[in-house]
Amino acid sequence: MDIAKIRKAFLEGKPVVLIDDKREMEADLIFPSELANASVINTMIDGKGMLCVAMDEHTLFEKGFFKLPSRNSETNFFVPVDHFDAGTGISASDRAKTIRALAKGENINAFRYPGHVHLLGGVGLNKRQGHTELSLELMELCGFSRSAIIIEILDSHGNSHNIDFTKQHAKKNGFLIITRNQVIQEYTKSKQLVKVVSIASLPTKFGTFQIVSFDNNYDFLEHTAIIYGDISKEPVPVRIHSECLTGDALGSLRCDCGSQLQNAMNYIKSQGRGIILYLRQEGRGIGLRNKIKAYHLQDSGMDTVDANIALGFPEDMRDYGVAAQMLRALGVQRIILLSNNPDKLSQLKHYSIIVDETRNVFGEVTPHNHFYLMTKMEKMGHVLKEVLKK
Ligand SMILES: Nc1nc2c(ncn2[C@@H]2O[C@H](COP(=O)(O)OP(=O)(O)OP(=O)(O)O)[C@@H](O)[C@H]2O)c(=O)[nH]1
Ligand SMILES: [Mg+2]
Ligand SMILES: [Mg+2]
Ligand SMILES: [Zn+2]
Repeated sequence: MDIAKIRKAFLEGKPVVLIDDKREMEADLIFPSELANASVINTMIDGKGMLCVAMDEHTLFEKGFFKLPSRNSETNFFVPVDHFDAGTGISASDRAKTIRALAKGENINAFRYPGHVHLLGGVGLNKRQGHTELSLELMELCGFSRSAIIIEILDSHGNSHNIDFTKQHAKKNGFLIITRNQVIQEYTKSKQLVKVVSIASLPTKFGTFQIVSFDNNYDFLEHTAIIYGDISKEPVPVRIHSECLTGDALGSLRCDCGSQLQNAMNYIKSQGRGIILYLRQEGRGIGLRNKIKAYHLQDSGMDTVDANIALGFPEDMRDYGVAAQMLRALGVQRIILLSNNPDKLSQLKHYSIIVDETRNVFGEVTPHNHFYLMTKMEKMGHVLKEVLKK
């Protein structure tokens, strides 16, 4: 995502299209509130959605605006307003006047309500990844104040989920297109939300490691790391290991996780240094309860990818942004990745972790996990040929 290009587009009066292709399957036009003018507002209302201004929830409260009662915690609407100087409030120039006043930080006494500019309170991209929160981070990344004009793009039938239409709309108008993941990646690279909070000695049968706990304001989960030897010299051998209670703790033979974790610890010991990031990503991110549901489907022959999809999940829900944050909190930027999973490698690159090399770390192949591993190789591209050819 080219921040400079987006900033230039905004300064030239052009909104950008932000596609949320993970949560809502909707796209919004986004523009900085502080640059609002009649022609931009007129362009944006072409999107046909509802023109709103996103600001941080705490800022709206500080300025005296109040929340509207909402049944679900989804869209965080505050009272819609018009600036007292903004005529009838509905024209593009009236709404631009209201929006600039909001961006300037005027408090609720300068506005009448209900008005024509809908207010949305952002709760932080680490807590909610909606257009509201994404647009506020985009403003900050581009050097504008944290207030954004956002409006959904609807097609000629009024459908807001027509991503192809939004791409044509962008092309026809010369708007840049960015995605939710791109904003999250830039946000992850620019803000450090994970920090080391304590380290303790952990003698294990593979040698004595240091176990680390973190203050994690990135996804608030209790991920941990174990460190062996001196990790100040880079690149550092690193295993990013997703939690698998059945494999790691209960000796399950249905997968290769438990033996893979032990082999990784042994390998790191043999190298004299390294890190294992233990991520609370049970079930490739779907959780233990759903993994056991998936196992139940797999008991009647379904493979591990189809089982996830049959339960309504993607084949792999894991995001390794928090791994990049943890490595940066440990002062590590360049690593040797111990994994057979190409998705870990490609995601880490997006989060600016430099992977000098990838080394396989295999688990034990058993009659119980052979089909599972074959599926990961054939359907998810995992590099397992070496252990599966026998
Ligand atoms: N949904 C689902 N998850 C599984 C299944 N078997 C194991 N898992 C999960 O798969 C993940 C394996 O984690 P890792 O070993 O770190 O990652 P990987 O994708 O195997 O890639 P490697 O780095 O090569 O090991 C854990 O979250 C396990 O809970 C299964 O049948 N279904
Ligand atoms: Mg939205
Ligand atoms: Mg594995
Ligand atoms: Zn497992």
